[in-house]
Order: sequence, then C-alpha cells, then structure tokens
Amino acid sequence: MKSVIVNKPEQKEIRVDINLPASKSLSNRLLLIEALAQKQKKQSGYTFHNLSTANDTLVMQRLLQEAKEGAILDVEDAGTVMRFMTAYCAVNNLSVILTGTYRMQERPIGDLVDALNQLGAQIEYMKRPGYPPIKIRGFVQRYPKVTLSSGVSSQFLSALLMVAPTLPHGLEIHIEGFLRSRSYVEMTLRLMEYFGVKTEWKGDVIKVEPQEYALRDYTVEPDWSAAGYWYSIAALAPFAHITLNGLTDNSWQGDRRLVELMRPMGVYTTFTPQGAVLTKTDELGELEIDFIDNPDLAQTFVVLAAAKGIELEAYGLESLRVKETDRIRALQNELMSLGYWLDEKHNGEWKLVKVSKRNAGTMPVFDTYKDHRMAMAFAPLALKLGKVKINDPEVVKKSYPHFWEDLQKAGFKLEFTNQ
Ligand SMILES: O=C(O)C1=C[C@@H](OP(=O)(O)O)[C@@H](O)[C@H](O)C1
Ligand SMILES: C=C(OP(=O)(O)O)C(=O)O
Repeated sequence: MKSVIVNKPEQKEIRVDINLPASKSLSNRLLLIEALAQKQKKQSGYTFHNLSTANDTLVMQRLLQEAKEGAILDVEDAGTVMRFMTAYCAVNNLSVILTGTYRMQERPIGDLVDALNQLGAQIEYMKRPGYPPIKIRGFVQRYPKVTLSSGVSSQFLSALLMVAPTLPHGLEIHIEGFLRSRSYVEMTLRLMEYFGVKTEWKGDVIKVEPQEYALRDYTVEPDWSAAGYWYSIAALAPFAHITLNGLTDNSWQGDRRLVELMRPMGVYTTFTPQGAVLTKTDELGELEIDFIDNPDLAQTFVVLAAAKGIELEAYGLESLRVKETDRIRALQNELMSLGYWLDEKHNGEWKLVKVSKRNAGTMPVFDTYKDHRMAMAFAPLALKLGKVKINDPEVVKKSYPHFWEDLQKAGFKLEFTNQ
C-alpha cells in the first residue's frame, strides 16, 4: 500500500500563498448545462475559465463525450457525475448503462430513478434495486409534475433542476421530506439563472418552465471545501498567514460558511483583492455545529476538534454514511489513535468524546477508505503530532489533485513510501 509520511514544517509560522483547486461542484454543473444548452441550439462565443482539473470533473467531461455513442459509462467514484448523468441520459433518450466503483454501487440513487421514471423515463436496476448500475433507455415526458424525496442527497434535485428547462413541458418538482445539503441546490439555481433560466421556488415546490439556456463566459470559483484544509492548518499552526488566492467573500458555495465556523477554532479571515487571508485569533473550548448544509466540512471539523481538544457537538451528519465511504465509521476508527470516539446520541446529535490517552510514542497511521476527505482532514495533524502517516495518498485526486504539492509549498516535508 502506498502512503505518505507528513512531517511538520521546521518554521513556526506557516506563510504561504495557495492556488486552491477550482470547485468541482460548480465545474460539473457548468459542463452539464453546457451539454444541455448545446442540444437545445448551437451556442458559441463563450469561454469557461478555471474549470476544475479534479478527477470528478475529468470523468464528467469524458462521460459527456462517451454518452454520444451510447455505451457503458463508468462514473468511477463521482457522486455528482452519477446523479447528473442519470438525469441527462434519461431525458435525452440516450441508451446507456451507468456504473461505477464498488462503493458507487452502494451509494443510493433510487429517489432520482423513481422521479425520472414517474416523468416517463425507462430506467432499470441491473443488480440491486435502488443502486447503480442502472440501464437507461427511452423517454417521453408523460407529466409536467414530479415528486422527489430529497432526504438522501441534494444531487437528485440538482440533476432534475438542470434538465428541467429542456423538457417539452418544463417541470414542477414537489420536494418531499427533508431537504439535505440545501446550499448545493441554491448553487444549481444560481448557475441556471446565470445562463438565462428562470425558476420559481415556493415552499416545497420548484417550477421551471421550458426555456433555452444561453451560454456566456464564466469563471469557476476556487473550491471552498478544499479551503477547509488550510483553515485546519492555520488553526493548528503556532503562527499563520495563509493566502488562498482568488477566494472571495461573495461565493455561490455553501462551504463559504467556513469563515464563521472557523473563527471559534482560532482562524480569522480577511478578504483582500488577492484572496482570503487566514490568520490566528482566540479560540473557544466548545462548539456546536449543524452540518446539514455543509456535509463536506464535517470531517475537517471533527478531526480538528479532536486535535485541539475542543468539545464538539455536531448535527446533520446522517448523509456521511452514503458518501465515498461510511464517513462516520471511518472517523470513529481513525480517531481512536487520538483517543477520541464520535458518539451517536438519540436525537440526531453527535458528540466527540475523549475515551483514552493517545499513545505518544508512536507515529499515528491513518487509513483513508478511498475517501479524499479522510486524507486531507488528517494530514494537517502533523502540525500537532510532529509526523503522521496517511495511507493511499492518491485519493486526493478526486477533488484536490495538487494537495500534496501545496503542503510541500507550505513547508511540510513529505516522504512517499510503498509500505
Ligand atoms: O451537488 C454537489 O455538487 C454536491 C452535493 C453534496 O452531496 P449531497 O447532496 O449528497 O449531500 C456534497 O456532499 C457533494 O460533495 C457535492
Ligand atoms: C461527497 C462528495 O462527492 P460526491 O458525492 O460528488 O461523490 C465529496 O466530494 O465529499
């Protein structure tokens, strides 16, 4: 197994300028909207700048090409690609099979398939009902209305919304139950609006009339979820002056909430024309955070709180069970070497509890469970523990391919090994 040993920088102050990866969420929406718009009418004279080079976005680009031929499309481990391509292929009458990694075949898609089949698609499960792989063929829009359960993933709603204006009758989506990760739905609607599509959201109903997308120039923002790892580094370093180039206060990403959430963790954000500058400030001893809109920040905070000995009460972690890995289980396993346990209470609350002393004599080794966020959430702990070993470091390519290079730029010493 490949791994990397991360040694803390020699200097006390972390002073660095970082070019974060571009947002994969914005990039994948952009690519989907582009493909939908091009199907409506030929579009030209626009340029997309700063598209993500993360694997999830490379997969999205590849599959949009491959879908034209009709084929077996492998989404690998990209959730947005699985969900967005399902809606895209279904409503465009593309006969394809959509599949992915072993883990992707454990990530639910039933609520989206139900909604699309209600509308007039023909989607079948090839193995287990409710999960990929799925076979898609044939579409005639039977109804202009659809009911969608959105308690598992907001990606289902985002997928339906983006295809909605291209449908002959448009779409009225009735959201059933609890809406998780709402900030990502808002991101979808803002991008649709930017490209000329009007939507109306009242209570639990979103209405989209048939409309044409109009493509124009767009620059993808740096990724706020990736910024979280630099906030952790700032929080754990004795002194920090970290500039995250191009990151602005006015963002379409819900994870911009880091600015407020990280303040009690001891990180102060100033926005300058160059980007967001992270410096140190006083920290609090206890924190309560609801991650319902920001599930991708959960690992960052849980690991950081354990490293700092901050008492954390967390809510909204349920969807972590169906991400790249069961992130709750993965956190529980890996936090044990720090002497912590993430304890589930009965009312949707999670508490980080200290259960034992850390064995100070050994270098902690962290497994990453094919989950990029496990690797990036644990790597900053080198600042506290001197050195840590992270297994399977290549996982970061899903969202932040140059993460390890950026750590080196900040002064961390890395040793890549094959054991
Ligand atoms: O729409 C998106 O781009 C995303 C939505 C979220 O997923 P869920 O809606 O499944 O929570 C998030 O965790 C994922 O990384 C990206
Ligand atoms: C959950 C994530 O991605 P996805 O659902 O798109 O695979 C993530 O990036 O943390």
